[in-house]
Amino acid sequence: MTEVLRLDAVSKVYGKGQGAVAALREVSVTIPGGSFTAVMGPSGSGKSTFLHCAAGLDTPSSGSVRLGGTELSGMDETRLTELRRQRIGFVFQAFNLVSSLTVLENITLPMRLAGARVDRAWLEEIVGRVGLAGRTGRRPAQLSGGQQQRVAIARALVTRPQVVFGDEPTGALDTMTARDVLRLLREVVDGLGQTVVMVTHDPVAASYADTVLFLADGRIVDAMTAPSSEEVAERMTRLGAYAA
Ligand SMILES: Nc1ncnc2c1ncn2[C@@H]1O[C@H](COP(=O)(O)OP(=O)(O)OP(=O)(O)O)[C@@H](O)[C@H]1O
Repeated sequence: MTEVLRLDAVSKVYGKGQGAVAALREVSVTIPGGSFTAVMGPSGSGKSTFLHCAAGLDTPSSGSVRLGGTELSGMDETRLTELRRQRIGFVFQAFNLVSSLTVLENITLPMRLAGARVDRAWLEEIVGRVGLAGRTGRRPAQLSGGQQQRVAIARALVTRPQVVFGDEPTGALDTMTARDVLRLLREVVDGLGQTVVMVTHDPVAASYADTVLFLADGRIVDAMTAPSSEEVAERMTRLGAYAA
């Protein structure tokens, strides 16, 4: 399998001197194309920092991040913005849709921002896949939370990115709706060959992934393949994630 994302000895230190916080400590990991990876760990273990560094939203203090063979370190903000627009998709907890735009306009927004032409056949395929055919003229407020997240997933896919990053994508959804969204992400990986990397607190959400990476104190301390939610919860308990 081809590698799509690679981190080599990535460290991130916030602040300076006595107040400095090492959020990531020499993290190295390779994410293969067409895989679904969940990132878990106790609060403050570095999950958001990992996601931000891997997605070019933040710059590591040291180490290397490669996306599809392109080295991100050393890129200026303009090039990073361009790279994020063209090669990365994002799905957030809070959906982050534009309320004044229709479903279709929200989905195609990344293409318009990039000044790129929308591939009609691809658009139809993703709208169908996320189950929004017939609802593309609505505005976000006319949709349920689960449907809004489906719009966000379609928007993340429209540019055919190399990686879709999810930051607690099911965090704002009820249990049943969250399952539907997780099944959709799984289908995006299995049916479209997309690569998905998702930060989550939820062991059930993590169990939809092929691999779970466990972070503790800025380091990857374990990885689990074909995880069950029970195994993930047990590992998280041993990391002290649920301590009062
Ligand atoms: N901008 C910042 N300035 C200073 N310290 C920061 C900053 N962002 C994060 N940190 C610190 O870095 C460490 C890792 O934070 P991070 O947000 O990556 O953890 P997390 O695992 O995502 O946490 P949570 O599950 O609570 O969201 C924490 O100690 C945090 O306080």
